Amino acid sequence: MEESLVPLMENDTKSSGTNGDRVRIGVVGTGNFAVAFTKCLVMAGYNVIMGSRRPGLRKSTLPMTEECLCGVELTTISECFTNSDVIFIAIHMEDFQDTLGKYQELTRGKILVDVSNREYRYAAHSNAEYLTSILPHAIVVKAFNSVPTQALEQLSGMGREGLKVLVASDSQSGRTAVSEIAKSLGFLVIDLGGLKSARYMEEQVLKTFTLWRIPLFLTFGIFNLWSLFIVYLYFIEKTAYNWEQIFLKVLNKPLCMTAITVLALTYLPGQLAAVLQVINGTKHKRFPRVLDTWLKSRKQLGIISYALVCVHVIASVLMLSPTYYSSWFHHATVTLPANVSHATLDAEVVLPVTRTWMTWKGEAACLVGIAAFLLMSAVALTSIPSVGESLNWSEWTCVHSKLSYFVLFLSVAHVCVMGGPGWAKAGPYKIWKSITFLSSLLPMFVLVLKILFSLPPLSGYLRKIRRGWERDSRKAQSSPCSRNHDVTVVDIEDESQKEGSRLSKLCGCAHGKGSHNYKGVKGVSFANTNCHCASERLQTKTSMF
Ligand SMILES: NC(=O)C1=CN([C@@H]2O[C@H](COP(=O)(O)OP(=O)(O)OC[C@H]3O[C@@H](n4cnc5c(N)ncnc54)[C@H](OP(=O)(O)O)[C@@H]3O)[C@@H](O)[C@H]2O)C=CC1
Ligand SMILES: [Fe+3]
Repeated sequence: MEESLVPLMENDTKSSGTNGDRVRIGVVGTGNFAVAFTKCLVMAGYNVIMGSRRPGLRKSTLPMTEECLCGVELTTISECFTNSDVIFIAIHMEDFQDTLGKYQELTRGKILVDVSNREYRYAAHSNAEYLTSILPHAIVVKAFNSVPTQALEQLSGMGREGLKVLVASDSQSGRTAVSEIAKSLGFLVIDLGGLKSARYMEEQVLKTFTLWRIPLFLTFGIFNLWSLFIVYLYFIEKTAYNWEQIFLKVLNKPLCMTAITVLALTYLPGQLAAVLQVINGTKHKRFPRVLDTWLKSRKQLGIISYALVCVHVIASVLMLSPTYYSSWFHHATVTLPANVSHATLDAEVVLPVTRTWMTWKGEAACLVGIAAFLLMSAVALTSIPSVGESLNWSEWTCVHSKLSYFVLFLSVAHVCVMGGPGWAKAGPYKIWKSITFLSSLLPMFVLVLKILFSLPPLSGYLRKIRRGWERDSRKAQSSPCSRNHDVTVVDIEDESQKEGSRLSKLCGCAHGKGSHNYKGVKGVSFANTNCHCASERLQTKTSMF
């Protein structure tokens, strides 16, 4: 039998700032998630009741001294169900049947929020659907399963900025009630519609670094290819370096070549998308799968490139001396007195120390490199949600569309200043062995495409297409927005709150304005998205990070 209701602080159940207007919230379970979540709710002014199998025992083990739990009632699970409107089930899925199976009647009409995750990736049904089968009269909502306890422990709510809570339920009123609670705790809510979406929500939590895998493997591959080329060139063909220099001087070369190649690959898919849109004469045709994945990986590629650039900058600064960068410095000449003979030299001669300064090439390469690094840091900084939020839409577009291409331009300029003077001397055959020339080819190609699409008439034509115009007008009539209805929820996962607000401002679908279902800054609903806007964003926005 369950023990009776035990207030955590017997004589102080009203002093916690409880709010009579708000729904009474129950939390079943007294584990890590339950405690952190309860504290969060109390801080937001909710009246909370915790339900435990053994409330008497838990009273002595819970951190009662922590003021955030003052006034929280610790009671039996049945009391918790009876006295609450919305109940969060913070127990493991494996215990659902044993612990909750007997409360079918008590939970009739109650909103139960399933926060659980599972350990295995593939399952025929979600935990939330399983809970529905155990408690069929309850309104089951899936939410908060992707929120780690650490985020909940940020009691001020500051650390939760931009954190998303996905919500799914077959009941609209259930989704609304839980969404309101999540918003009041400072989360961005994304409404995923019916309870079937819980399968996706539970799967997503189990995926680790999925968005990073392809960009990381790609970078690794590129780095290896450049490294092999460098080893062949400087150790086999030329024997220009000593093996002792492999860790800094030699490694710095493929590092910098990989950084600029990955930076170019960050922008290339945006330009390829533009090429396809111009060829197709419409933006409503889906891109090939590879390009779609590539577009979604731009942020990761940008961050990887920035990380490589940081390492390159540190390594270069460490080696910045005439010994390592001989072509960046004027040669020092030491004139020996005429009376110094070989015999004297063999004995002992103290040579005067001669100072030398940088050549124009060294100074220019440093200046352009510093500018590129600083601006790239600025672009990277705006990818942090809290910084990005401080920019309005046009500022954000300026940084991620114009400034980031300028960074690519400066990076190419940095390489050209270093290698350019040698290219002319190298001739048509040897130039293909110049690492500066080879590594600037792809970035140059991307810049040429960018310039082409920025010049009229191509820029005007592309803008028209991106605003919904179609070359084949018959196609336009027979292609309502629904052609792109398969906007995947995967798309949502790596987008920040900024994206939500941006999408709501962006929606300019030529043939379906009324059907947009973006709910503004604090809540974005993709449940009934009848618009191509998400794919439009992928196709047109070239956000680097
Ligand atoms: N920890 C995290 O960061 C996150 C956890 N979650 C989910 O929240 C749920 C709770 O996680 P967490 O708090 O970490 O887990 P814990 O193991 O810390 O707590 C589980 C709680 O379940 C209760 N319980 C009810 N029935 C049983 C039973 N038969 N056997 C054992 N315990 C039972 C216990 O409370 P009592 O003994 O008082 O009844 C216990 O405190 C899980 O489903 C998890 O997937 C979701 C997101 C993040
Ligand atoms: Fe450099």
